[in-house]
Amino acid sequence: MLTIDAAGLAVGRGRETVAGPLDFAVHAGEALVVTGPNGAGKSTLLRTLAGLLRPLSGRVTVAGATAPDGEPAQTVAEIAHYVGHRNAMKPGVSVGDNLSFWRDYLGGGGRSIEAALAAIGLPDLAHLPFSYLSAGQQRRASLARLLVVERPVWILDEPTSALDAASQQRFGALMEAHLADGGIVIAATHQPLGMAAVRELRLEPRRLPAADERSGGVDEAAIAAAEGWL
Ligand SMILES: Nc1ncnc2c1ncn2[C@@H]1O[C@H](COP(=O)(O)OP(=O)(O)OP(=O)(O)O)[C@@H](O)[C@H]1O
Repeated sequence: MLTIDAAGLAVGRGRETVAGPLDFAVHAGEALVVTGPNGAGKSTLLRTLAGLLRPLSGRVTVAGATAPDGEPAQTVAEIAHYVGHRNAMKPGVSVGDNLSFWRDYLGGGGRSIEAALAAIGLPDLAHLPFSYLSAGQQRRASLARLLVVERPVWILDEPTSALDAASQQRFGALMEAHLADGGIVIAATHQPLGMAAVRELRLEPRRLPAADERSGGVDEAAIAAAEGWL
């Protein structure tokens, strides 16, 4: 069975621990919702699970999944979609071409772009530049990449921010369908996600050292810039 297992997982930025150590497991068909106040480390945890940051200690293992190359998956990143705070779509490029990029980059295998946009409630918008869309439409277009490429693990940072009530409900139903298909959803959120059964992982804030107490050698601005577009 598809399982993600985190053991003694500490996550952070540079060498500063932001959250953890954490122990949790998520199985096929389960949703894990990560909650906690601003700055508690929800995004940092999701980025670590998605393979964009290294764990500071501990480990994340995955079992029961096949990577796109047909071999058993070794990392969550190989079998996951990550949708961060930012939409990761190019503003001057059409919605359809943005989604084509993601389909090709992630290996394809899902619904057509038109079908994905229809399922997310955005029919007939594929030709428009991404920047022409409203904030909620942009968020939904970005979420459509979950449907254009089939991946069993969805790692989502505030997926329903900017969505109206009907769109939240529609996306809740898409997440439920993904779970019913044996997928996993791991989402950070400050608001209910419209799913019936979710488990909660609550992160509590830690005190970060003041700037003058921090260890040198880590260019935080460069890290932030490099991570920025996702
Ligand atoms: N690129 C970065 N470089 C250094 N520190 C960072 C970086 N991004 C976040 N942090 C710090 O890491 C801590 C956790 O931030 P994170 O974004 O993970 O919190 P969060 O729980 O997702 O917050 P929110 O609810 O506001 O989205 C914060 O203290 C933040 O200042």
